[in-house]
Amino acid sequence: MTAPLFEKVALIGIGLIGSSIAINIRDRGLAREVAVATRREATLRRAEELRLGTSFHLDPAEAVRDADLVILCLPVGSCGAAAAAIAPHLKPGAIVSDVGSVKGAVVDQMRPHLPAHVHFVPGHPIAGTEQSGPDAGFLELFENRWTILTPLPDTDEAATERLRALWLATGAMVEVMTPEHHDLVLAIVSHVPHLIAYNIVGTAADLETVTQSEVIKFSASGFRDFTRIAASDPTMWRDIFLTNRDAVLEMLARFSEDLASLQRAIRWGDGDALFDLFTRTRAIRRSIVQAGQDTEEANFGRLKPRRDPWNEGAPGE
Ligand SMILES: NC(=O)C1=CN([C@@H]2O[C@H](COP(=O)(O)OP(=O)(O)OC[C@H]3O[C@@H](n4cnc5c(N)ncnc54)[C@H](O)[C@@H]3O)[C@@H](O)[C@H]2O)C=CC1
Ligand SMILES: O=C(O)C(=O)Cc1ccc(O)cc1
Repeated sequence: MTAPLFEKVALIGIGLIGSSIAINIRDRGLAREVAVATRREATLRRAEELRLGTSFHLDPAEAVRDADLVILCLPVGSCGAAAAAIAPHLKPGAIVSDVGSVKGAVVDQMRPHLPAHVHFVPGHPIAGTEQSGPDAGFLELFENRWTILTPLPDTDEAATERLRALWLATGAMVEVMTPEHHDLVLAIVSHVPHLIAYNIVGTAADLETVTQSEVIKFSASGFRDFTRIAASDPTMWRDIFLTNRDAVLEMLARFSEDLASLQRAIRWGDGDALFDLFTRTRAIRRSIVQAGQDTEEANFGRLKPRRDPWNEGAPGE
């Protein structure tokens, strides 16, 4: 148990990320009080049943009163309105943060509302699942995962360090960068991959020559992985694509070019081009596993070394 880092934390929104933060604060003793605010009565009651806070509010303005740290755990598109609602009630010196998957738009939407006497340190835990709601949270979600903080040039460094300490206490690793750089990086490693998953599952569902039940029955594990990702929250992902528009379009343009060259390689039977790309991508996967960023795979590898029959010589060779 760590000494409390904050007296009072307010969590606005208590879905997967909000509830995982709440469980970390409660189980690791990171704050004395946690005020939970959400707009729906039923969600609030569920959060109370799950003991995710010490006080529960339908009005976010009430929750942030006297809080040293306020974290918006809302879909990106709702952060501006929430900032406007809480702004007049924030304690001088409070740290205001968020967990949104896009940072430039969150800064643009929230900053105009926030008073000069608070410290704004936007954040993004690169950790999640396809689940949502207050029941989805769990203690280990942030362990060995990166959280990115995007303080503004005029943000007080001490505030960034206090927030870094909270994320480190959840088991996360923390890196600081600009909102613009964050949005470019996340466009390629998270946003475009989700779009590809939504697209391929949609394409499979719309085929006339392959039935829905065949898609379900014969889906190989690669396609199943896509369906898991394509089950992610529609509101959250709609907001991500609408607010990280430029970076996503830029990465999609590059992706489409590369896809066209793969199409060409298949059409012209250019096996070397395919083999070279697949060799490079396999090395990337291996370096992710080696860095311990995919613990499931790392554990699997330790327990049961993978055989690759195509690369093993014939017996006796
Ligand atoms: N789900 C994931 O894997 C990850 C999500 N994020 C980001 O975290 C944020 C929250 O995501 P989750 O916790 O997954 O979402 P969630 O859907 O599980 O929870 C969202 C919460 O916000 C509330 N809410 C929704 N719309 C609202 C509105 N207009 N006004 C007030 N409250 C509203 C909901 O009642 C719920 O309490 C999003 O910005 C998302 O981009 C960041 C990392 C991972
Ligand atoms: O479930 C998955 O595979 C994810 O990729 C989770 C995720 C979703 C959104 C984020 O901003 C960060 C992580």
